[in-house]
Amino acid sequence: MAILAVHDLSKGYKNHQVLEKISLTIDAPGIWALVGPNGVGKTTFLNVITNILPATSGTVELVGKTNKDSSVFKEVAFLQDNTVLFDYLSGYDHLKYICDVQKIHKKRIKEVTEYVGMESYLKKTVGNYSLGMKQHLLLAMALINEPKLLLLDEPLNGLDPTSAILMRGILLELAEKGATILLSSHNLSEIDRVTKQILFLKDGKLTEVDMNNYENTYYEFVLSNHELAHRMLTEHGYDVEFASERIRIQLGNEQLDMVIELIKGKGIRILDIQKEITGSEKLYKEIFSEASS
Ligand SMILES: Nc1ncnc2c1ncn2[C@@H]1O[C@H](COP(=O)(O)OP(=O)(O)OP(=O)(O)O)[C@@H](O)[C@H]1O
Repeated sequence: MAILAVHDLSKGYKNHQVLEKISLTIDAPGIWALVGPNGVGKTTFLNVITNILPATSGTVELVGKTNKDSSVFKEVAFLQDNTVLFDYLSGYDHLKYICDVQKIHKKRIKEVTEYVGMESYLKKTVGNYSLGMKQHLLLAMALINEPKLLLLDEPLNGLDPTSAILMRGILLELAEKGATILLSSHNLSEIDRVTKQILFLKDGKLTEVDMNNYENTYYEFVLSNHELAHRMLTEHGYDVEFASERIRIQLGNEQLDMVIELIKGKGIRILDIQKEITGSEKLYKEIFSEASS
């Protein structure tokens, strides 16, 4: 049974086609990131998956059942943007409402609010919440039914670094415990920290990429003599670039020791070495360069 199975899914608004015959199957725990520029259709995709918006054509199964069967939401949660919150209700009221409707034991309110760290403002009305506090409440609402499939639209929106780190820890822990998570985000460095599985949305189509196949590791060396090191390493067949006051080489971990030996062998002092792994940002720029130009 696939956790998420999308077949030939299309969606348009009037004359504007946003999703074109998208198919996608996810049948394992883990985290998948949905990535693309503003207005490309990420929210539309998540809304259609969850049947908040009707598809123009195609089918969606969530945890083995059609998305038209509302009982799937006992096992599936969707974190939408904060416009779904009511300013005049407290965080507690929102969570209690979900417990009442889904017949979830009230003890989950205490558990989940401790887990996301929002006990101190649980009883305040949402109209007095900051953006980050609203995001914590939305996360608590999404987690209260201990979902197998968690769909998150921009979960990092408005989070300060401490909250973003907390969110990252929560997502990794949930995936580790067996949840499947699909999240949309513009924060590529944060995405690189939680997953290698990226779904790029462009021109209505999804492309699934395993970032393990795209990452490159570069080492930057600050040396006592860059010209000499550049010449010598080039002669040894390495592809060496000059960066400002340093040289930059793409290397596997196993080649690093050899390069250090060669540099030291020429009597050149190594003042600093920095490792840099290129992540999804580089690929994003390649895929969307036409769109952003
Ligand atoms: N209700 C609607 N009626 C008409 N067009 C819409 C509607 N909702 C979205 N659109 C259009 O559909 C396209 C996709 O919008 P969507 O909100 O899904 O993109 P997104 O990738 O989530 O964007 P962002 O990253 O800015 O949140 C946009 O061009 C948007 O203007």
